[in-house]
Amino acid sequence: MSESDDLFIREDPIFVNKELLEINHLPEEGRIVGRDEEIGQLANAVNPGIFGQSPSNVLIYGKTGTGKSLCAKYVSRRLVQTADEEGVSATHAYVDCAQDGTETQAVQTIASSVNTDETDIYIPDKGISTATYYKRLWKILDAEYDVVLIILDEIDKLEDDDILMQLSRAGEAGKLESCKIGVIGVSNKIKYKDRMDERVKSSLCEREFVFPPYDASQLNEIMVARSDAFRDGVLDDGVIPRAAALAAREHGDARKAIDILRYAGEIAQSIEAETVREEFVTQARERAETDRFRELIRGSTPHSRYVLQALTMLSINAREDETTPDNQGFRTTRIYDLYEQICRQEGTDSLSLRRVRDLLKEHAFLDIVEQSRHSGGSAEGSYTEHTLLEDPAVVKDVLADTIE
Ligand SMILES: Nc1ncnc2c1ncn2[C@@H]1O[C@H](COP(=O)(O)OP(=O)(O)OP(=O)(O)O)[C@@H](O)[C@H]1O
Repeated sequence: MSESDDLFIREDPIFVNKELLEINHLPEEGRIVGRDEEIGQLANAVNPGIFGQSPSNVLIYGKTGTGKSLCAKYVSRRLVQTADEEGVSATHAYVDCAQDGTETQAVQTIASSVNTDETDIYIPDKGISTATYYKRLWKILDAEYDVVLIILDEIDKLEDDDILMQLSRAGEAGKLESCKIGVIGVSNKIKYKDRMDERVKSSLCEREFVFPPYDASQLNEIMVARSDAFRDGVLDDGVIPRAAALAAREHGDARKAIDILRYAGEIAQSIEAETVREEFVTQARERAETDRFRELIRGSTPHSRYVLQALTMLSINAREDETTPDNQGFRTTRIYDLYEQICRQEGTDSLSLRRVRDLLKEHAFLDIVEQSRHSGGSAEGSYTEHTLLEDPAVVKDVLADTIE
């Protein structure tokens, strides 16, 4: 190749503004579809903030990809703008508790996000005690702001409730002199609240909202609103409706829908197709599903994966058997037998039945598995069945990658 030949492609033939399909992209209002009511309710809950008064603490629930983080961030940003117009100094901080799950990490993230050059307060990455981080955080807030909104995303991933206690009671406990705090907790675990300390619950859950899943037409609209990510004429007509139909079937997840659209574009790119064709959508969906599941079990222990592998093998065998239903559930003891075999193959000691039961409970908490209680009549007593909620083929692939 001579120097004058192009080594690089100068123009992307498929995407013009791929950023619109990236996960962390925060769309402007015109591109937020079907959430007017939720945005209105959320705004109403934090409304006192624009007058410098305490915003209500809010907990938002809903399945994954239903726009919870998006709406929480959007309303917080708008509150800060409106407060500013009213002469009130407001700010917001965002904590991804999946990443900053310890009390220290979370308070450090909040403090460094609200800190300004004006304060002379230094927030190191590490090296000071949690109590010192708090002291510095309160100082910054009182010096700089009238109001702060703190979004705790994936709040169920926090190691404990300590930070919730601190934040929800900072005013009452006299930690803060003038600044008012509002906490917006976000979770896709509807059962999360049951685990919360009673005192925290009463102050943190002043208002609760549940975001419903999107239907196919809303998903369609969400994707159409971002179709300018692609070059004109590159996206075949059937692509968005097909991606919307698939994502709607799997609990109306907008993230999945957008991922499918992006992957379909990437498939077109990789095979140098001129347009994104409807047939790419199925493959894109598999990739989106695999990615999401890999993310879900990232960080899980080997035994937790062996247990899942046992249930997956049982589910795959059942699916091959025409006489059993696709969503066949299995008893703990049956899963345990197979789990023990897997441990032997892996050359490791198996855990007790009780521990395996706990691991299955954890999978149920992550919505990977569904548990149901059955009464086996007087001879058998009652027992639990576990059903795999994910596509067993996807789970098998991901586990094959993660179990060496
Ligand atoms: N109503 C909507 N209009 C436009 N885009 C949306 C809408 N809802 C969600 N999205 C997009 O879908 C993706 C996922 O949304 P978001 O992160 O808000 O979901 P979530 O409910 O917080 O999910 P999780 O519980 O998994 O964190 C984001 O890229 C977001 O921009």
